[in-house]
Amino acid sequence: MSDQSRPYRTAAVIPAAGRGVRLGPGAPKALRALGGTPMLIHAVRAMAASRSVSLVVVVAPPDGAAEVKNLLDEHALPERTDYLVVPGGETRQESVRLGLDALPEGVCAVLVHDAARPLVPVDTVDAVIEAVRDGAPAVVPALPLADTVKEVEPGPPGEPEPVLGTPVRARLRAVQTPQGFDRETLVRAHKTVAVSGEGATDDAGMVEQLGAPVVVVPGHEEAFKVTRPLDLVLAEAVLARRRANDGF
Ligand SMILES: Nc1ccn([C@@H]2O[C@H](COP(=O)(O)OP(=O)(O)OP(=O)(O)O)[C@@H](O)[C@H]2O)c(=O)n1
Ligand SMILES: C[C@](O)(CO)[C@H](O)COP(=O)(O)O
Repeated sequence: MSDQSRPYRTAAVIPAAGRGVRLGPGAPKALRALGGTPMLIHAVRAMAASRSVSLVVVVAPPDGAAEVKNLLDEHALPERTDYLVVPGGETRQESVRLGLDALPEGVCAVLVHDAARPLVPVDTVDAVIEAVRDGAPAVVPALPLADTVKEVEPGPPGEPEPVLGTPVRARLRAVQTPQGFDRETLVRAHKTVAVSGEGATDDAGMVEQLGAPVVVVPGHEEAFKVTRPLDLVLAEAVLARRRANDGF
């Protein structure tokens, strides 16, 4: 239940409206089980674990908002945090915009966090929030790459692709979520940045196109995105290890 009169400072928007095509057939990805609990609930708990987050806006699959509301009611979530559910859109970018539209007045800082990154540790969430509070308009958690990266001329699937170049790996980072923003900057990016081709694959990229500064803080190995079936196997293993360490 949401109390609109409360002075929210930091809110988290969780885009959860994707199908999860790369994960294979089944329910929408955010609703699939991880350790017996929907992935989305893990992601919501990860945001609410930060004492700075007073509102979580879940952007549900377009036909699944009622189901998501029921899920949030069923699962034990921190009382100090309020929850809103809005239906999502055709693309991640559209879903995030719909989540931003639902934010009440008084929110100054916004996290955008993929439901598909259920295991991000609270220290990573807090590091992002702290950098936004220190004045950065956009903050991205990211990790150095383990693999060398090639730029290629994409060809038909299965065909060899010509290599165009090898970016200097030391300058590359693999970007995670939650990404943190000054609210006004993120809303402006979503209103004004024209996205073409493959679209914006992350929100910070849209802020970059505004010309506003974006900074990187250390990400975490456990903040990986559940994209393909093997990622779910890894997520189950990480969760089992956490539960064993916590003694339950
Ligand atoms: N129309 C969409 C598409 C994606 N997302 C969300 O954006 C996050 C990151 O997207 P991704 O991992 O690509 O999820 P899917 O789009 O579900 O995956 P796929 O491309 O395999 O279908 C996910 O939490 C997903 O639910 C969303 O809210 N609305
Ligand atoms: C936002 C993101 O998780 C940062 O790595 C990523 O870009 C989402 O990409 P996807 O194409 O929606 O999987």
